[in-house]
Amino acid sequence: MNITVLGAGAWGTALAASTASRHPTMLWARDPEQAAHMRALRRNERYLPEAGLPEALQVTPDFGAALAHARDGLLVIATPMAALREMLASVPEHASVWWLCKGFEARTGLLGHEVAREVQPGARAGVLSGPSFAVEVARGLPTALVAATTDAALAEAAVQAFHSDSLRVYTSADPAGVEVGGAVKNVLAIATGIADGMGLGLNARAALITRGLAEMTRLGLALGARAETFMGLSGLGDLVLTATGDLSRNRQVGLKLAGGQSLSQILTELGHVAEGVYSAPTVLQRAREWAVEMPITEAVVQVLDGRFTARQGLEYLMGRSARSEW
Ligand SMILES: NC(=O)C1=CN([C@@H]2O[C@H](COP(=O)(O)OP(=O)(O)OC[C@H]3O[C@@H](n4cnc5c(N)ncnc54)[C@H](O)[C@@H]3O)[C@@H](O)[C@H]2O)C=CC1
Ligand SMILES: O=C(CO)COP(=O)(O)O
Repeated sequence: MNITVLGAGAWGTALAASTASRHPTMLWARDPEQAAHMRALRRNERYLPEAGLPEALQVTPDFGAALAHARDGLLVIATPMAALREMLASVPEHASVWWLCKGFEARTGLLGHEVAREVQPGARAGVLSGPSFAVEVARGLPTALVAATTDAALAEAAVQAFHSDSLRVYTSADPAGVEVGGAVKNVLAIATGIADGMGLGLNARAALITRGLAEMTRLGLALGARAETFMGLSGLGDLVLTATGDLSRNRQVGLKLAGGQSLSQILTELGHVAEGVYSAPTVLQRAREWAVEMPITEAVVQVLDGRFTARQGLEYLMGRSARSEW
């Protein structure tokens, strides 16, 4: 099966390197200079310097050639969420397309499958998500993902395309739940990063993860997701990974905010997207639309906006009145 990955950041590069050993795979980089470097060095120095690229992986800056390669195969959009709409709009009308982005679209407040419904109603579409640091996938370390779509044949195609000895792909018919999990865990990773950066201890981290999972589940249920999805790979799984693993860019944002760095300085130094920064206000906006209480998200938004210091965020959460757990 031919596969084209659109976007040569850390995750697109790692996934393309993984599929290239089993399927003819092409990786599209929008910057011709970056594509040339990757072809010459067989390495993505800018976004994934830790891993080499397999010889079989083709790299191109030619968008038309990249789309043509996947005419009867799968397209995978591996850009940040902010570019998903533009990418979906430029793929052929009846393409089979997966995306890797995790977040809500900042301008509209939509999830990926809602953007796809607006932009490409004729496409067969799904989201591939779950706990997966790009560098570990690139190193061939064991990883489990979830491929979510309401199109059963497309889910089967994703298993054929992505499942391997080191990458297990589970299927789900709940794209809304999988996308809410992927978006909200990034915001919660910023929260645990802040708490850990402040030295608040392991009890606080566990409290943020479990109460964060409750926030994620409440929002997901309001948006039509299934409760069990949040106990799965894209809910609890990705939340634990990102909230506790120092490879997470979102967690790094939190750690550095607690250390007193400004958000703009942190984002400049990071060199990769930290989706939680852009999704946090949108998560809160959608929660308010549905009268869903999300105090941790609210505190993160206030800290990101500079209206709260990290300590004021803590005081806000600890000062809330006592309530029943459920
Ligand atoms: N890095 C990781 O371990 C994982 C990342 N993700 C998600 O995958 C998405 C991409 O993440 P990364 O690859 O890590 O990001 P990254 O920051 O490493 O790379 C982003 C890539 O997208 C490209 N890009 C940005 N705007 C674009 C546009 N308008 N048009 C075309 N290309 C554009 C950049 O040139 C770059 O190649 C994010 O939504 C992230 O949350 C999901 C799972 C794991
Ligand atoms: O989504 C991820 C792992 O599943 C990567 O998280 P970060 O974007 O926080 O690095």
